[in-house]
Amino acid sequence: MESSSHSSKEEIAKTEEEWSKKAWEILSKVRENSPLIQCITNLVSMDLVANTLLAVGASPAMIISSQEIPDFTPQVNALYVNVGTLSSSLLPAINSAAQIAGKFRIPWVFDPVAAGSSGFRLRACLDLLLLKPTVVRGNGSEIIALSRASCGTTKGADSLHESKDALEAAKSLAQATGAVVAVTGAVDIVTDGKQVIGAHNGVQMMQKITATGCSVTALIAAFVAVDPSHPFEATAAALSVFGIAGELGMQAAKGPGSLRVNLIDSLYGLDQASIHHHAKISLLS
Ligand SMILES: Nc1ncnc2c1ncn2[C@@H]1O[C@H](COP(=O)(O)OP(=O)(O)OP(=O)(O)O)[C@@H](O)[C@H]1O
Ligand SMILES: Cc1ncsc1CCO
Ligand SMILES: [Mg+2]
Repeated sequence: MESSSHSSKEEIAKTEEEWSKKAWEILSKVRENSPLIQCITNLVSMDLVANTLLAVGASPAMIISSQEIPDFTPQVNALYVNVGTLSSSLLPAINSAAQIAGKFRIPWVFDPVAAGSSGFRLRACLDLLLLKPTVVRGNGSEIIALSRASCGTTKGADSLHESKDALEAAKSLAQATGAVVAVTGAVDIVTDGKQVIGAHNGVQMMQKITATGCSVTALIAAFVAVDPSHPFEATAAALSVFGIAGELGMQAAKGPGSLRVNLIDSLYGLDQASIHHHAKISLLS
């Protein structure tokens, strides 16, 4: 067991106003610094992930071959790993990139897509957790599957509501791994194992676009890249910013197709006033 890199003694934003300032600060830093984000993501999500990063001013690089990783990964500002279309040929590249990130103290962010769907995938995810991701972001089912497998929590899940179960699972997972853990859904939850933040932005229609989850995890990587000492705050800020872009994008959307386009446009054009007006982030405990 290990505590997260975030110290509980550090002052973190408390009011919604402080949070919206923080979110704007980090987004501005991404736009100014254009962090290089290596993305080893699934085949479905590559386009939306790269366009999400470009829309906020980050620089995406889909470099996924084992032959290139030893040269390339040490130069990146953050690594993003996603196991959505995992294969036995991709897994060594993922492991090698995560190991290099650890060695060079480069933040890395992990999206355990469908973690519990096969033994192969679950074992790969558990092995990756041992390489100490800075942040893990999944939906409720994924975080519950990982937490059960890595922390041995068997809590009679069927009798619990999923969001509550996912919160406890996220806390256990954060405590066991030292990662900041985020669970997305109607409310996005972020925890370092002690404190919990809720980000209440977003629209339900985002679930109807494939890879919005993958893309918000990439956005977390960009935010952590420019604020690596505060992964807890950076994660909450990224989730809120993506949710706000969804809300603004929805205003003129006719369905998932136009929302997908509008979401990218909204991320690109997001200004301080919109963040201030729409951000709904609060410390839950
Ligand atoms: N009911 C909802 N209301 C508002 N926002 C939502 C809702 N459900 C999901 N979202 C938002 O949609 C985005 C994707 O979250 P989701 O939990 O659907 O990810 P996911 O299941 O990993 O998706 P995928 O695997 O398709 O990438 C997040 O920004 C989240 O906040
Ligand atoms: C549909 C799908 N299948 C594997 S990954 C992916 C994208 C959403 O995670
Ligand atoms: Mg997902």
